[in-house]
Amino acid sequence: MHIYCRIDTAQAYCDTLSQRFKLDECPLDEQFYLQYDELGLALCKRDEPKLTPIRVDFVEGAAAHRRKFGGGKGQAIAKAVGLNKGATPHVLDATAGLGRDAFVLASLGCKVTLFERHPVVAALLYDGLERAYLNAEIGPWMKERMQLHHGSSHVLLEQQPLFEGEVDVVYLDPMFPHREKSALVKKEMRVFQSLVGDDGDADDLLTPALQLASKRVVVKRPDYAPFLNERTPSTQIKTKKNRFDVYVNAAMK
Ligand SMILES: C[S@@+](CC[C@H](N)C(=O)[O-])C[C@H]1O[C@@H](n2cnc3c(N)ncnc32)[C@H](O)[C@@H]1O
Repeated sequence: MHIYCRIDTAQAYCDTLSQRFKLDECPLDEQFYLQYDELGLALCKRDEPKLTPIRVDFVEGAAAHRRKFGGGKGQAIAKAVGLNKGATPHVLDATAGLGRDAFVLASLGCKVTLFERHPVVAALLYDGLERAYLNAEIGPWMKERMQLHHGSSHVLLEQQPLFEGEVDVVYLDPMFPHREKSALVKKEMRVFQSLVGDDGDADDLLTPALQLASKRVVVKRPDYAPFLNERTPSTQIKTKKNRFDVYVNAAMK
């Protein structure tokens, strides 16, 4: 997939992104294309010109709003990883996507290691992180707490040397087919899903995740989805449309 670079001085950076994530070798629906402009890297669709380009922005917009007003450690995701117990665990987000959940956890103090296998998603996330690292307000703690590795968690979860220190929590949020009529599903979500597909191999992540996590594995699911790998969790935290299935290995300290 080609990056259309709209800023002359950024051509070298775009070439680096292409090489790093092997974007030219990424066979995709030709309706998709990548664009680099003054707001960063964005995924666009030729047949949906009105679609807001999909990009990762941790500095402004929805992510910044949630960081400031989202409810802090009272949020369901924070409770699910055990933040309400006073801990700030090292979380391995093995299905990082656009990094939204990881950013919530990092902004609440967790060190978060992110794994993402899709080359285009990983490139969008990398670019969003690089821009955030430069921001005076959030850059210093983001550099310390959020690190991305591009690759499949089916392989990376076995590669201990990648992590500094112990992994307390493995977080999984694989794509699951939407049940609602497509018109009701948020447009951006629908486009993202058509890019990534359904993560039909996600069941196989649970066992290595449980072997790695010293404290717990948290699986985010739509409320209608079955348990991952048909395994009943130790406990559940429910929100309006989702639930967090929590598999406890040991108590949080
Ligand atoms: C639903 S999205 C995750 C959204 C994310 N929680 C967020 O807040 O932005 C699922 C992502 O997991 C990635 N993924 C699925 N299986 C994976 C695996 N085995 N290794 C690495 N990434 C994986 C997909 O490519 C997709 O980008």
